[in-house]
Parts: sequence; C-alpha cells; structure tokens
Amino acid sequence: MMDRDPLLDASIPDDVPDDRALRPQVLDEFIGQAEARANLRIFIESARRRVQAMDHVLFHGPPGLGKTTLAQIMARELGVGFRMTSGPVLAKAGDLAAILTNLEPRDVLFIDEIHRLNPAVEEVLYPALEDFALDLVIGEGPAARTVRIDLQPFTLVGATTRLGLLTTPLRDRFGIPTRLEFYTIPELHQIVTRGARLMGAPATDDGAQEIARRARGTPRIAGRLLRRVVDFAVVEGDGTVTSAIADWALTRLGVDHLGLDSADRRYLRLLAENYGGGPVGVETMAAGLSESRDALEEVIEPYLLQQGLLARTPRGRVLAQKGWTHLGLDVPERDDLFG
Ligand SMILES: Nc1ncnc2c1ncn2[C@@H]1O[C@H](COP(=O)(O)OP(=O)(O)OP(=O)(O)O)[C@@H](O)[C@H]1O
Ligand SMILES: [Mg+2]
Repeated sequence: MMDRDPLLDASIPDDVPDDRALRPQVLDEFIGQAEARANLRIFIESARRRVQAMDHVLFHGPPGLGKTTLAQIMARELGVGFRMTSGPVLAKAGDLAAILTNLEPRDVLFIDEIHRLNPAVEEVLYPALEDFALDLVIGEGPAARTVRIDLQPFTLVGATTRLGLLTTPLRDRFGIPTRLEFYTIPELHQIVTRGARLMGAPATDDGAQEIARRARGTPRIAGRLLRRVVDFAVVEGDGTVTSAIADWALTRLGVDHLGLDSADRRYLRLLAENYGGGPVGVETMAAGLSESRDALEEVIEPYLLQQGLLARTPRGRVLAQKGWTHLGLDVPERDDLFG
C-alpha cells in the first residue's frame, strides 16, 4: 500500500468528540453545496406539508463531503427518526428486513456505502422502495410461497463514493439523486472559521484561509487539519489560529500549499520523471506506485484532476502544466501534450 498520509485521506472517518461537535445540525448551519441544499430544502418542506415520506435520496461523491451529515440533517428537518446502517453490514436479507419492519412512519433510513450491498439484500430493497412492502419467502422447495408484508412509508437515503458500481435498477429507484461537489476555498474558509470558534481557538482570517487552501476541497480534511493546527496554536502560540502557526504546523505535517501529501507528489513525480508527463494508462500508474487502480481513481486522482494538475485523456493520464509547475519542473516542449 502507498504510505498515504491518514491526515489527508478523506475516506477515513473521524470518530472524535470534536468531530461530532463540529457537525452541522440543521440545513441553515450547513455550508456549501448550495444547489443540493436549495433543492433539499424544497423537497423537505413539501414532504412536511403533505405529511408524507420524502422521496428516496441518493448522495454520491468523494468521501468526507457531508453525505452522512446531510442525511442526519434531513431526518431532523423532517422531524422523523433516523436509522443508520451500511452496505457491508447488511450481510443477509433478514438483516435488512428486520430494520425495515421496525421503521416508524416517514423515518429516514440511511444506508452508507450502498454500492456494497449484497445482491440478495438488494432484492429485498426493491419492493420496499417502490411499494413499501416486503416479500417474504416462507418454506422451502415446492412448498415455498411468498407473503407480502406492508411496511411503513419511509425515506431511504443512500450514500456512495462509487456511483458507477450501483446496479441500474437500484439507481433508478432514487427519486432524488444528488451529487456532492468539492467545496470552494471560501466555503472551506467559513467551515474552518466556524469550527475554530466551536473549538474555542479563534482563527484569524489568514489563518482560516491557510487551512482552507490545503483542505483538498473536503470538510472532513479541513476539520482534521484544523484540530492539528489548534494543538500547535495552544501549545506553541497563544491559542489563536494564525496563518503563521497554520503554515508552520501543516508544513511540519507534510501538507503542502495545495494540500498535497507525499503520496500525491509521488504520483505526479512518477508521471513527470518516468513517463515524460504521459499519456500513461491508469494500470501502469497503479503498478508503478504499487497501489490498486481503485485507490488511485477514488482517493488520489479526483483532487489532482479537480486542481487541474492532472488531465484524463482517452490515451491515459497526462500531467497538466500546473502539475509541472507545482513540482518545480519546466514544462517540456511537446505539442502533443496539451493540444
Ligand atoms: N457543510 C459542512 N459544513 C461544516 N462541516 C461539514 C460540512 N459537511 C461536512 N462537514 C464535516 O465534515 C466531516 C465529514 O462529513 P460526513 O461524515 O458527513 O462526510 P461523508 O460525505 O458522509 O463522508 P463518507 O463518504 O466518508 O462517509 C464531518 O466532521 C462533518 O462535520
Ligand atoms: Mg459518511
């Protein structure tokens, strides 16, 4: 495995009290994702006025952007109960059936990593989503028969980092598919400022900016970097998150000005130094870095692409001009590279 810095790996959840304290509780506190938020507000309000279960929602996008947070907010704003589980946890059809039969009317059921549902469990979900019903098979062999049980109407909120791995029938059953995007630096700035205030270590404008710039468009990483910077500010400074403290702490932790860590730089350098900037197939990159293709495509590449350091072409990955510059290398004179 690549020695990926856990500090910058948004796919590792944080389970610390500070993290729970920073989690926005209502839609108004949730920063960013303006379009998704505006739409959800309307769908929630409509479901409330009609006293009906809101339509099923699918959140997809890179890890750490707020899928779980939004699902919890939805339940709170709808004024209903919240049940949470995940694809890999639901091993047998009966596990899901047990949860479904215990839901109260209009509850939100959150299934994280829904692309990892076992097919037998997924089968149970189809009639549940469409007709709020459970088809149970009673008995075995020729004597087996199906009994349909009615369920309370409920809202499924599915979350996935891998939309492409969802089966089409499952995907089609979500009335509200919602893509979450990387956050802008001004949005992350607001998130850091709010977080610092909640942690009792106020951030200056520049201090928040320094962390926001290095948070890879991801609130989970912003929160994590903030916690580390606050440690340094409390012990080495006067408890204020300034840009000097933030820069010093983050540089010490190996996080550069764009938020890249050693694994990202290794990726860019391999592309530049061994392959002249590409194009290189993703399998070749994976082999060169002793990493799985999935890890590259899910964790490393999305941010490099979003930052314009890397480009994806039909012939493979290409190091963009900004990638060369970031490595401190001259852009080679090749017209086939960017043309
Ligand atoms: N808009 C936001 N404003 C402030 N903090 C946020 C926001 N969105 C997410 N966070 C914080 O970021 C962290 C990650 O959020 P969350 O757990 O909801 O991400 P996720 O998308 O469910 O990630 P994963 O895909 O890994 O499950 C949490 O600590 C949460 O408090
Ligand atoms: Mg989550």
